[in-house]
Amino acid sequence: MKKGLLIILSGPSGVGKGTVRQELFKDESLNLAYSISMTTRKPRPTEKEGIDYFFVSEEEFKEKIEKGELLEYAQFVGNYYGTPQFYVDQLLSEGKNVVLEIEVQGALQVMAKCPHALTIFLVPPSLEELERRIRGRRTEEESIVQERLAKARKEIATKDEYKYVVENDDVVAAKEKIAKIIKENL
Ligand SMILES: Nc1nc2c(ncn2[C@@H]2O[C@H](COP(=O)(O)OP(=O)(O)O)[C@@H](O)[C@H]2O)c(=O)[nH]1
Ligand SMILES: Nc1ncnc2c1ncn2[C@@H]1O[C@H](COP(=O)(O)OP(=O)(O)O)[C@@H](O)[C@H]1O
Repeated sequence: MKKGLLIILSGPSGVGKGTVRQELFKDESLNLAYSISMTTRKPRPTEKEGIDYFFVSEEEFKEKIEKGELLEYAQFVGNYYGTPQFYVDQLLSEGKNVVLEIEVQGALQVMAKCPHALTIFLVPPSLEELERRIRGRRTEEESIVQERLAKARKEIATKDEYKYVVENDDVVAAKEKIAKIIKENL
């Protein structure tokens, strides 16, 4: 069976990665699978263990690093995030196109290991709109919002490391642009 495509979707916090991803996953013709990450961040009220993330302690996370079980990992605004290698390998060998929704430092690690990965960076229409979205979500307290916005400016400055930069102006339009890119790269 043909191995699936590895797809990295990055972009600043609040740009709409999760929202656009959900739209992409409705399109069965793309044959997508989501790589569920591991994190030390506390779950948000709507998040579910083993669906949005595997929520672990810092001790458990460090154990995974030591055992070499993560494809990549990074620290992001006070928490660790990483991709379990095992599921990615399994899904790719099943022919699935696997989506990693990860931040920039981790994406750079994957680009170095897997040069054929399809890399997409989602940008907001403006920084003001990004701020509106992240605040509108009401998931982070003010000090964390500020840190995430500062991080966002730095992350957007690295967008040219990615093969494709897509603006998330409208969710359906962004989904269509990404679906087209994926199909061109299959
Ligand atoms: N390197 C890396 N980044 C991740 C991983 N999982 C999530 N992230 C990124 O970590 C950042 C923070 O994620 P999160 O706290 O869920 O906030 P949100 O993206 O604003 O909903 C985002 O840029 C995610 O894409 C991972 O496994 N590895
Ligand atoms: N194109 C868009 N236009 C307006 N609001 C959006 C758009 N895409 C996402 N949003 C909203 O912005 C907020 C952040 O989206 P989310 O998917 O959680 O971002 P991320 O996963 O990148 O942190 C959510 O409240 C979401 O409904």
